[in-house]
Amino acid sequence: MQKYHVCIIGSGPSGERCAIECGTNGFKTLVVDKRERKVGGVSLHVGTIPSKTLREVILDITGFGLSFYLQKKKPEPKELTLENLYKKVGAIINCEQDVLEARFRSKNIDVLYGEARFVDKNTVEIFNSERNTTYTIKADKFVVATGTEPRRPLDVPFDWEFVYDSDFIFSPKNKREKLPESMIVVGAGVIGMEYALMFSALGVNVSIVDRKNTIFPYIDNEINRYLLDIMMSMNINLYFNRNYKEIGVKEGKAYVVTTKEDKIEADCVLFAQGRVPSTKNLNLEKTGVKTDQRGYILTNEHYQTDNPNIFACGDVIGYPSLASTSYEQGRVAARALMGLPIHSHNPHLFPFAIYTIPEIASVGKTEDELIKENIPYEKGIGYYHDVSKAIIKGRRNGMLKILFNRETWEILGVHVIGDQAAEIVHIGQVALEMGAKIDYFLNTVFNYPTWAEIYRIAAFNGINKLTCDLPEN
Ligand SMILES: Cc1cc2nc3c(=O)[nH]c(=O)nc-3n(C[C@H](O)[C@H](O)[C@H](O)COP(=O)(O)OP(=O)(O)OC[C@H]3O[C@@H](n4cnc5c(N)ncnc54)[C@H](O)[C@@H]3O)c2cc1C
Ligand SMILES: NC(=O)c1ccc[n+]([C@@H]2O[C@H](COP(=O)([O-])OP(=O)(O)OC[C@H]3O[C@@H](n4cnc5c(N)ncnc54)[C@H](O)[C@@H]3O)[C@@H](O)[C@H]2O)c1
Repeated sequence: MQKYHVCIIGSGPSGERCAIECGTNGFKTLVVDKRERKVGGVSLHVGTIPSKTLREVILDITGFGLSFYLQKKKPEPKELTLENLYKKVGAIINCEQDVLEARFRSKNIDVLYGEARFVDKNTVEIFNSERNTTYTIKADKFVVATGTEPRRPLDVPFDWEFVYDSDFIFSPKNKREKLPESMIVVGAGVIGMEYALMFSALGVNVSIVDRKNTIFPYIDNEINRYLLDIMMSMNINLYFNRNYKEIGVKEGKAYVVTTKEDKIEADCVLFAQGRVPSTKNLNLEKTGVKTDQRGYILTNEHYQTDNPNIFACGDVIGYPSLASTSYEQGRVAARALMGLPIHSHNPHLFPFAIYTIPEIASVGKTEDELIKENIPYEKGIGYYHDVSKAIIKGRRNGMLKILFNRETWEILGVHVIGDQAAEIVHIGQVALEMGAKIDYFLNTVFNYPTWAEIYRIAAFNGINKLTCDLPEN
């Protein structure tokens, strides 16, 4: 039996960052993952990295969204095969996997493959099915970083040929050989929408079914409307305000019957109605670790559970369930368990990026929140078609909106849709963190031509709407 200072279950972003922090500080660290001989978690193998790589490849091959004079020629059929797409995505995953393994080696972090479950508060058993071997490990501290898995209701006939979830849409287990010509996406959350737009950009006829009546309820209304207009121009069929009643396969076609009795037929269905925490086989009941009703682990602000020697971080603790925030949670958990000081900038202020086509990014308050909180605000809007960089790049679809306090001029929120939105939003994030006022963007020199110019355009637009001068302080 081996003994470690810390055993981390799960090697996704939170487990990885936690392990590196522990290894760097000389802790004898073990990382366990049940994915066959693969570190990196959902994020690297079926989530963030494959989906974002695929998106880049699609944009690259098709030139989708480029102005007409830059539009690439219609892709050759040989470029647009599933095999070709897998190959390109697979190469990136392998490259990232190598980087991660080297990082672990450099910090003397051990890795063990197999499914972990607690035997008691200080011991886990790890079952490796390939070798049919069980390892027993003791550690002073444990970190549960097991993430989530797709929600798979029993009435959905997943077969990985006609009916998929996001884990299998781009995996070698996908039994389909040819790209589909049509697809129904059930669930218009982040995953459903990102894939819907990618497939639509590939020329697939996409239909989307969701119980909501808006795309992203937590994203600024105007940004949602902008995306909706683009989706209309792409001929995406929206079936909102309804759920699925039946999903099935008949005569070589998949179909969905909705609760409003629409009958939609397509080559395949992507089911994306959320994910569930990977906690059910961990034997948490033997540890004193508490979960909420849905199985998400409950922790304090340093990611310590009800058992002081067991920490939990990443998607397994629920909102916000992002790779970006999971990395930071892993770092904080590691420092907390080692008893080291924790320095964090405003942990509640983090950006969102949704990689639809075009992408959306957001930081700070939305208009709806400001109205609810009775904060007097004004908005400044800049459009990509007025920005030299966007014109040069041929990416003229997009807008940036700055919300600021009408009385103090303090910046309150930044919302962007368009090419590079996920990067552009970071300028607004820094301004928000530093308590900057809207006139900062008028009185500061940025490089030209760059995407940053849009902040100046939006700031002018906002300030021109005001009748009063900048307050004294
Ligand atoms: C399709 C998709 C796209 C996404 N895109 C983005 C994006 O663009 N940006 C972003 O910020 N986030 C994105 N996310 C979310 C992001 O992937 C997650 O927030 C992130 O992966 C969570 O990291 P984690 O540390 O919780 O571990 P995860 O990445 O969830 O990994 C957990 C690991 O634990 C292992 N495990 C589970 N149970 C056990 C056990 N009992 N024993 C051993 N090992 C176990 C699993 O095999 C897995 O490898 C996306 C997610 C998906 C599904
Ligand atoms: N760019 C990114 O940061 C990114 C990209 C992809 C995924 N993710 C993360 O992955 C997680 C999972 O994404 P997701 O899209 O699967 O989940 P989600 O919660 O974003 O969306 C699920 C969708 O399914 C619908 N739904 C859920 N349960 C339902 C039910 N019982 N009946 C009818 N409709 C139902 C919801 O209305 C929602 O539209 C998210 O938390 C997200 O943070 C992030």
